[in-house]
Amino acid sequence: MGGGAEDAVRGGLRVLELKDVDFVRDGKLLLGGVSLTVAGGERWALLGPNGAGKSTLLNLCGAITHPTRGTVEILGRRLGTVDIRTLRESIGHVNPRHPLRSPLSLTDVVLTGLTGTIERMPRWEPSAEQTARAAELIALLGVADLARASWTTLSQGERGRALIARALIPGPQLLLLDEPTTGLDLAAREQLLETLDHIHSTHPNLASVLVTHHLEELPRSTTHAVLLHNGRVLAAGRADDVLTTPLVTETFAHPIQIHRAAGRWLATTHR
Ligand SMILES: Nc1ncnc2c1ncn2[C@@H]1O[C@H](COP(=O)(O)OP(=O)(O)OP(=O)(O)O)[C@@H](O)[C@H]1O
Repeated sequence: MGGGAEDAVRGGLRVLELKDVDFVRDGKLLLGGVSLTVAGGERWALLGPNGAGKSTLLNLCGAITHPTRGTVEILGRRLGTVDIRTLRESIGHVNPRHPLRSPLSLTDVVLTGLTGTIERMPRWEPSAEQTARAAELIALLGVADLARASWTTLSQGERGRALIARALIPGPQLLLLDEPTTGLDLAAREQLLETLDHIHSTHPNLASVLVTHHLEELPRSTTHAVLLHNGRVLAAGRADDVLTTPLVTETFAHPIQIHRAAGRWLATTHR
C-alpha cells in the first residue's frame, strides 16, 4: 500500500469512513443512513440484535460489497474508485465460517493470508521471512504446538486463532472480526479475549471492528462501540458513552442492565 495511507494510520487518522450509507438488497433497505469513522488504533465493537445488519455493515468495511448510496472510504480510498483487491490487502477479515475443507496444516492456513486464497496457491512458496513471520504470529496466538496439525482436526477455538494469525500476516491496517468467540467454551473464550488484548499492545496502530451480540464477548481493550438496530446506527462513539443501560436497552428492545467488572462489560435483564 502507498505511504500516504500508512502515514494517515500512524497519525491516528481515518482507517474507515462511511458517510450516509444505504444498502439495499432485493428491494429491502438493510442499512439506512449509516455514518461511521474509525481511526488508526481504535478497537470498535459492533453490536445489535439478530438481523440488525451487522454482517452487512462488516462486509462494506471489508470491501466485500459496495454501498447502494453514500460513500465508504477505506484507508483514504473510496470504494468504487479503486481496485478492490489492492484494498483488501490492507484488511484482515476473520470469518469464523472459513470455507476450507482440505487438510492443510495450521501453518499453511496462516500462509494463505499472504495470497488471499482459501487453498495454497499452486507453485507458490513462502520466503524464509514469510515462514518466520507465520511462526511468530502462530506463537502470538498461542497455537505453536499445533503448527503442523491438520485444519480438519483443529477445534473451533484453535481454528479461530489460526484465522486471526492468517488475517494478521499481510500486516493489515484494519482487522475485522465477525463473532470470533461464537461456539467457544468459557476458558477458550476468555483466552481468546486476552489474546485480542495482547494484539492490541503488539499492534498499537491496528484498527479493529468486532461484531458480537454479547457484551461479555468484548475484550477489555475495546475503545469504541456502535449500536445497530434495524439497519440504523442508534449510537456510535466511545465505549463508555455508548454501552449504557438506556442505549443497549433501546438497541435490543429489551430491558437490559449494563454492569462493569474488571474492565469488562456484562448485560443482564433489568428488574
Ligand atoms: N441478500 C439479501 N437479500 C435480502 N435480505 C438480506 C440479504 N442478506 C441479508 N439480508 C437480510 O438483512 C438483514 C441483516 O442481515 P445481517 O446478516 O447483516 O444481520 P446481522 O445483524 O449480522 O444478524 P445476525 O446477528 O443474525 O448474524 C436480515 O434481515 C437479513 O435477513
